[in-house]
Amino acid sequence: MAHRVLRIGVLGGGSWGTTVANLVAARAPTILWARDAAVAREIAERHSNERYLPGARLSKALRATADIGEAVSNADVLVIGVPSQGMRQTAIEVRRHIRPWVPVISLAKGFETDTGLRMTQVIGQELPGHPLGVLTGPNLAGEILAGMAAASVLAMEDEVIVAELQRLFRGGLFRVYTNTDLTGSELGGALKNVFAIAAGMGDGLGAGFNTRSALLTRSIAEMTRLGVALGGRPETFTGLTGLGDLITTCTSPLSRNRTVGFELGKGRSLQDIIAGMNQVAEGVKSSGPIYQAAKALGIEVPIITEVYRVVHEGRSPSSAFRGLLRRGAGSEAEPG
Ligand SMILES: NC(=O)C1=CN([C@@H]2O[C@H](COP(=O)(O)OP(=O)(O)OC[C@H]3O[C@@H](n4cnc5c(N)ncnc54)[C@H](O)[C@@H]3O)[C@@H](O)[C@H]2O)C=CC1
Ligand SMILES: O=C(CO)COP(=O)(O)O
Repeated sequence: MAHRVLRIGVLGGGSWGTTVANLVAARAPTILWARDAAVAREIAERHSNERYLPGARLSKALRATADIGEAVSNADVLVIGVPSQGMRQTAIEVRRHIRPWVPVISLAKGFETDTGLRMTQVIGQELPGHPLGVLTGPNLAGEILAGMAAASVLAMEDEVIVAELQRLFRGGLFRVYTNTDLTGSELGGALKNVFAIAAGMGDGLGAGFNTRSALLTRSIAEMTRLGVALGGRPETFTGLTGLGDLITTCTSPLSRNRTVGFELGKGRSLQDIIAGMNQVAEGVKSSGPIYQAAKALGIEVPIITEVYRVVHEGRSPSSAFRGLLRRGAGSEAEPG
C-alpha cells in the first residue's frame, strides 16, 4: 500500500535533534528548528553542525530554520529534541503554530525539575489532544550519525499510530521497534542517566569490572522497582529502553552522563565539570525529582540516593561508593 508523504518538523539543533532530523530526512521532507540562528544557517547552507557534531556531513535534503513557526506550521509529525528543562517553554511556543491532531514525539530523556513530570506529561499539559510518543533506546548520536548499527523504540499508546510512524524513523542500520508502554519506555531513558553517573563515578575511582557489573545489575533492579511504581510495565525495563540504554550509557566514554560521573570520581567539582561541557547531561538535574519521587512512594533506591547526595549535597564520590558497598546484602530479590 502506498504511504502518504508526511512532512516532519524537528525541534532542537543539538546533537540528537540534528541526528534524528538527518535520519528522517532520508525518507520524508524534514525541517529542523535550531533556536541559534547561526546553527540553523550552518545546517542549511554547509550541511554540518560543528558545535554539536564535529566533522559530520549532514544530508543535503535536510532543511533548517531559526523560525519555530516555519518548522511547526506545516508539520504532519512533530519531533521535539530539546533538553528537558527547555521542553515546557518549547511546547508553549509550539502551541500557536501546530495543527490539530499532529503527533508529537519526544526525544528527551529527563524529568522537569519543578514538577517531576516526564516529558510527554509536560507536552500533554501544553499541547492537549495530540497523540504523544517517545523515540528512545541505546542511541549515542555520534554512532548513529556514523551509520553504525543500532536499535531504538518508538513508544506510543496507540498501536495504529505507532505502527504508521515507525517507518519514518527506521532505515539503513537503524532498527526501530514499537512499544505501547509509553510510560515505561520514557522512564527507562530518563532513569538510566542517573545510574550512568554512578557507573562513571566508579570508573573514575578505579573500580574493577566486577564492581561495574554489580552496579549495573543492581541498577536495573532499582530502575525496574521505581519504574513499575511510577506506572511502567516490568518487562519494558529489561528491553532496549531500559537495560539496553543502561548498558550503553553506563559503559561508553561517549556518554555525557557517564563522563560527569567519571570526572567526579577523578576528584573534579561538579561546577567545574558542567562549566567545561557544551552539551547537556540530563541525569544531573533529573536526580533531584527522581530521588524525591522515590522518597514520596517509599521505594528504596540506594544508588539514586548516593548520586543525589553527591550532586545535591556535596558528598564525595568515594564515600558514596563506600556507602553502597557497605550496605548489608540480603536476598538478591530485595532492594540494596
Ligand atoms: N546526544 C545523544 O546521544 C542523545 C540525546 N538524547 C536526549 O536528547 C535531548 C537533547 O539532547 P542533545 O541533543 O544531546 O543535547 P545537546 O546538548 O547536544 O544540545 C541541546 C540543544 O538544545 C538547545 N536548547 C537548549 N535549551 C533550549 C530551549 N529552551 N529551547 C530550544 N532549544 C534549546 C541547545 O541550543 C542545543 O542546540 C536530551 O534530553 C538527551 O538526553 C537522547 C538520545 C541520544
Ligand atoms: O541517551 C543516550 C544514549 O542512549 C545519550 O547518553 P548521554 O546523554 O549520557 O550522552
